Amino acid sequence: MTGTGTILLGCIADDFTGATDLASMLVSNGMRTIQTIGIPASGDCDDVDAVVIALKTRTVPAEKAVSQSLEALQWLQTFSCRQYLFKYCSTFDSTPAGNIGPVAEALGRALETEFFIACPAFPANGRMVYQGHLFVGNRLLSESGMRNHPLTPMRDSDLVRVLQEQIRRMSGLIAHEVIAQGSSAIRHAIQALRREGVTCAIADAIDDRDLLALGQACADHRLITGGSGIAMGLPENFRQEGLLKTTDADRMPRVAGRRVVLSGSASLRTNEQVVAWKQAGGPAFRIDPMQLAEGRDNISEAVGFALQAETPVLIFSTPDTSELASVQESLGAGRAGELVEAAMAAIAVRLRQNGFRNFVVAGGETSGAVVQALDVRKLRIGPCIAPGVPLTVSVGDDPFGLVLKSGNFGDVAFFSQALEALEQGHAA
Ligand SMILES: Nc1ncnc2c1ncn2[C@@H]1O[C@H](COP(=O)(O)OP(=O)(O)OP(=O)(O)O)[C@@H](O)[C@H]1O
Ligand SMILES: O=C(O)[C@@H](O)C(=O)CO
Repeated sequence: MTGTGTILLGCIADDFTGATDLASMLVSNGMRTIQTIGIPASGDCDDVDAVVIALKTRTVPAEKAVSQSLEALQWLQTFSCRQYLFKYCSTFDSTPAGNIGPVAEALGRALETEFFIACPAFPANGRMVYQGHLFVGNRLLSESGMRNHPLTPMRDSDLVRVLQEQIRRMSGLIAHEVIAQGSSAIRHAIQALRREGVTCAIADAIDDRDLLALGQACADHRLITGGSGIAMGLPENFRQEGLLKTTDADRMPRVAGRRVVLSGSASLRTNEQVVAWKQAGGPAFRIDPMQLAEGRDNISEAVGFALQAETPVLIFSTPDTSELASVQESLGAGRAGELVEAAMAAIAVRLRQNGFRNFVVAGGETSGAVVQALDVRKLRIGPCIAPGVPLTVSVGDDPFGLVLKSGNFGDVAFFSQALEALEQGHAA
């Protein structure tokens, strides 16, 4: 297949809201960006500077993650991208089997590049890398909530060691003393590492200045890997070459129609957002997986609740920690998750049939389920509402306004901020 249009930066993300996070970073820095849900069937990418392909490869077996990522790369290569980026989580979510290392290595091989950096830092959301160790806020990764993640428990904060366990190449470190000296020092350090046989290096970054210096230093790298933060400095490289001319990359139409918040996220931060919404008197309906399992029609009840309300409502399943443990013990984590995801997807479809066109969705898996049910294939990315969470509009004849939030992103008042942004067609 040969694509039409040109793409400067071709990106592959290992999960859904992670892709939106990256796309938002690119748009905020002046690149017109489309996010696709999976590998697109069509080959047109006109009026776009960057494409982010959202895969769901974070926790699938490593061989599957590698083959899907290579397929995504092949699609992007039809547009002869200048540079490629592999986006993973800012908390480096992975197991010793992968998938960050194996996918990055496979992409590197396919692109015939001998070296890549790995940098998950995203200081705006409290993810910093120092001496190769990842911090979440003021805690080491291994002492953060990620320690007990059900699928990818992160119990070692030393990313050089974590990465080395996943790859065949030799991993190294570009330490903060070098990063702080700027891009030319970083380039020299990379050359020195390469002479020692190091083929991929964790890069320290504790603030945006570090990320900008890294971006500049990696202008000629075929492949870059990291969280969305690592993309911060890349648009400027294209601008310097005269390849980026747009000044309104985040221009976005407003979508008319009713609004709703759907929260199937089980994250701590989403919990706080649900509490804040209710404390502020926002109308809320709770979806209960135990009731769903007993066959109660929570779906019609939630839809009825939303239809009768005069203002946007929150429909949530977000449990507190003890509720989650007890539901998962009764139903199993997989079944509980499936029930809730299917319910949220069905509610979105029923609301669409009743004039709802704007959806705020909390949770990566939940967002995937809702977007799939609404048959959304591509998103145009607009202005940023909170770090990592942009306003988006689906591409197609019957567009939806969508805000897709990773569990731990956004401040406590996020739901009202997102609804307001959908109403205005731009972020406050
Ligand atoms: N009350 C509940 N009981 C059990 N499982 C639930 C409940 N509410 C939601 N879930 C499930 O928990 C999972 C939450 O994952 P999801 O990715 O949507 O959000 P998240 O936990 O915030 O993660 P992320 O940080 O990736 O966004 C989903 O599978 C969802 O269906
Ligand atoms: O990098 C992050 O933290 C997010 O974009 C993400 O990937 C959450 O799943």
